[in-house]
Amino acid sequence: MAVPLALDIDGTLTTPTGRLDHRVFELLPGWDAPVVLATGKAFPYPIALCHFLGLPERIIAENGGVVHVDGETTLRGDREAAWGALETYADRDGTLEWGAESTVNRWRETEVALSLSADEALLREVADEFGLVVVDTGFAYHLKSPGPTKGEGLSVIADRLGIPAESFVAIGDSENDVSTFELVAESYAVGNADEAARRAADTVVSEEYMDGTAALLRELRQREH
Ligand SMILES: O=C(O)COP(=O)(O)O
Ligand SMILES: [Mg+2]
Repeated sequence: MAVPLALDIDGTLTTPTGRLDHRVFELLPGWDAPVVLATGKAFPYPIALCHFLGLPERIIAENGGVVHVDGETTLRGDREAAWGALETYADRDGTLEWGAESTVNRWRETEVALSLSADEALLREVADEFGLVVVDTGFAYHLKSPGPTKGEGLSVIADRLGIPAESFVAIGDSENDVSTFELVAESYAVGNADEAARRAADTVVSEEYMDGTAALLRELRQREH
C-alpha cells in the first residue's frame, strides 16, 4: 500500500490562478491507499472532485464542519450562530461580497465564508462577541465555531478506516491545515504557504501550488508503507 494522504485543495491542488491543476487527474486516481480531501470549501466541491477522480468519498469540508466517510455525513459547527454574527457584522456596515444567495455559501452547512475584501477587524470583533472564530485561508475568511477543525475530521475518518491518523501524509498551504499537520507524523507545506502552515509543517517545499504537491506525490508514490 502507498501512504494514505490528507490533501488540502485550494493552494495545494491548484494553479496560482486558482484552477484545479490537471496533474491531479494523473496522480490521484488509482492511489493505492486512502485519499482524504480536507478543504475549507463547501461540501459539494470535494464531493464533485472525488466523483470526477473516481475516488471514494472521504471528505472534510468547511474546515472540519462537515465530515463524510463510508456514506455517512457528520455536521459539526453552529450555522445559525455564524449567520447571526454575519447579520450583526452587516448591521455595523461590514461590507459583504458574498451573501446567502452566493454559491460560495448556498450549500454551506456549518459556517459562513466571506471574501477577503471584508472588514477583517470588524469581522473578528463580531466573531468574538458570538464566541466564533475567523479562519483566514488566503482565499476567504471563514466565520465558524471554534471546535471543528480539519485535524479533528481526519481523526474521525482515520478511526472509521481503521488506520492510525498519524500515518497520513498531509499537504497544505494555510492556517486551516495546521490542525492536520499537528496530527500526522509527516506534513508538508507547499512553497506558497502562509506563515502558520510553514511553522506547523515538518517540511516546507520550495515549489509552489501543484508544482510542489505533484513533486511530493511522485516521490510518495514510490514509497511502500
Ligand atoms: O475555501 C477556502 O477558503 C480554502 O480551501 P482549502 O482549505 O481547500 O484551501
Ligand atoms: Mg488551502
